[in-house]
Amino acid sequence: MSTTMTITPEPATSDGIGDKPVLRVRDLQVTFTRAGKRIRAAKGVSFNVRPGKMLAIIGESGSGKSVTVRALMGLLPPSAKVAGSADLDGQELVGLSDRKMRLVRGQEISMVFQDPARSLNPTMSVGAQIVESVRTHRTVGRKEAAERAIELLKLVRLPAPEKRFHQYPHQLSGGMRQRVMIAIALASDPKVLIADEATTALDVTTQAQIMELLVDLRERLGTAVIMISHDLGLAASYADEVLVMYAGQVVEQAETSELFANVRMPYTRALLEAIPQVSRPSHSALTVIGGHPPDPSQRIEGCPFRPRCVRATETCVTAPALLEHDAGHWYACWHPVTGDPREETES
Ligand SMILES: Nc1ncnc2c1ncn2[C@@H]1O[C@H](COP(=O)(O)OP(=O)(O)OP(=O)(O)O)[C@@H](O)[C@H]1O
Repeated sequence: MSTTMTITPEPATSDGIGDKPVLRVRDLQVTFTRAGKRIRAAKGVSFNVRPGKMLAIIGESGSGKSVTVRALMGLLPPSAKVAGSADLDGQELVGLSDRKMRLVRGQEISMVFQDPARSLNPTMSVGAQIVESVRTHRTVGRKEAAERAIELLKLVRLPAPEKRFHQYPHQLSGGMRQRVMIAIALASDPKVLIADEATTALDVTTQAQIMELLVDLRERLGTAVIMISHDLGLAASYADEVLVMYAGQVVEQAETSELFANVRMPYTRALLEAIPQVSRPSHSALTVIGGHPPDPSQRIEGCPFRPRCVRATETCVTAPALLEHDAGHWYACWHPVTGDPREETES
């Protein structure tokens, strides 16, 4: 049995989660060849993103989060082979020529990265950089583009936007620079905004402010947001839906409240237990997931989490399919966590 099942979650609920997806990713496969070895970085990834909703993609380092979204953006190196489908509002992204992808990127789908200091040009004022982005997407004069740039700075709630317009990146704090990056990403009114670890480099307070801004923007503009993070706590606080990746595969997916109320995958549970807790004495060891993720160049027999999983049995030698076990709650596990308090010490 294969673990690369295509899921087709199409819930229709009253809170709008069931709105027609703006992005439908189906059976996305990303493979690299390095030193003669095939590295399968994304194996049959499927998900939907809905307008005005935030999907969090979470998982340990190397689980395939960035590769998945970079495949959507056409930002992978030429050594990457991408297969499957990614339908952005009727436009197939997989297999698009570089020229067409450049038109879609930044226009229909935009991305904000972890390090705004590296993404911004230090020799240009922030205003000039936003104007440039506006004029890349719209045929407007300088004055109109500058007005739009100020509007965008207001949209991302940058304090004193008229003053900041003339400043250089080094004159802004990390949080302000990230707001500028978001303004640049929004210059074309994209349908989907991807935030790849966009708050990881920021202090906790600024991180919360940027996350609140993203939540606010998805509501106000109806933009779909994909947030990529190592941080389950951040996903729990801000996302509408959560998708958990492990070893290039989706292993659990549900609406945020359902996922955190009824975690089923032992891997997700282990990630949750790895979150530092304020109540824990500072000298106590944090729970970390024992072992390492599998080598992506090696063929995996059965469930990829099996070697690290306290619940694993002989059954797990056969790969569990990703299935919708409860309404809207998908997971790939033979021995899901049941929520029984007697299990509290496990995994
Ligand atoms: N250009 C590349 N060539 C070969 N392998 C790559 C390349 N880029 C990524 N990979 C491999 O693909 C796998 C998934 O990487 P990816 O960056 O998507 O993980 P991630 O979940 O985003 O991790 P992180 O949180 O550390 O960014 C990893 O094993 C990585 O080594």
